[in-house]
Amino acid sequence: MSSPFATCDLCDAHKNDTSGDFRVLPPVFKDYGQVRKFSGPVVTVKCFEDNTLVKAAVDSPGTLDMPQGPVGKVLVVDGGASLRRALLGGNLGAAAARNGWAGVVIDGCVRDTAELAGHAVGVRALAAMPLPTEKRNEGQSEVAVQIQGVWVRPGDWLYADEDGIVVSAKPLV
Ligand SMILES: O=C([O-])CC(=O)C(=O)O
Repeated sequence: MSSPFATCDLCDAHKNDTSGDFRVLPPVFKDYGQVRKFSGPVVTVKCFEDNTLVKAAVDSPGTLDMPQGPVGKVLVVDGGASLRRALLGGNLGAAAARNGWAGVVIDGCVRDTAELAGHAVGVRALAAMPLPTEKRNEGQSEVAVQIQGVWVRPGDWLYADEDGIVVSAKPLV
C-alpha cells in the first residue's frame, strides 16, 4: 500500500524548491482509470504512435521491492502528445492492473475508455482516440522524457490525485 498524500500538501511543502527536484505537470491530463489517486517510482517509455514498449512494460511485473514491501510503479509514457493514435486500451489497462502497476501517465491518447474505467489502475492521458497504433518495435525505455515540457526521469517518484500530478527526484511521503 502507498502512504496517504495530497498533491496540494506536497505543493505547499515544496513550492519554493528551485532545485528542480520538485516538478508539477501542467493541468492537461484527464482521468481514465478506476484508481483516482496513485503514486510510485517512475518507469519511462518514449514512443510515437507505436505502443510496442508500452505493451512490454505493462506485461511485465509492475511492482518494485522496497524495504516496506512491494510498491506499485508508475509508467510514464512520452507519446509526443500525439492525438492521432491511442497508446493504451482496455487490454493493456487490464495487464497493468493484473501486474500490479500503480498507474500509467500518458502524454498521448487512450482508447476503450469504458473498459479502462473498470480496471484497478490509475490512468491519466490527454484524450480518448479510438485509432490504435501500429506496432513497429520503435521507441525507447528508461530514458529521461519531457512530459508537457517537464522532465521526468526513471527513478523519480510521481504522485497523482484529483488536483494534479507532481514528480519528485526523491520519495515525498
Ligand atoms: O493493443 C493496443 O494497441 C491498445 C489496445 O487496444 C488495448 O490495450 O486493448
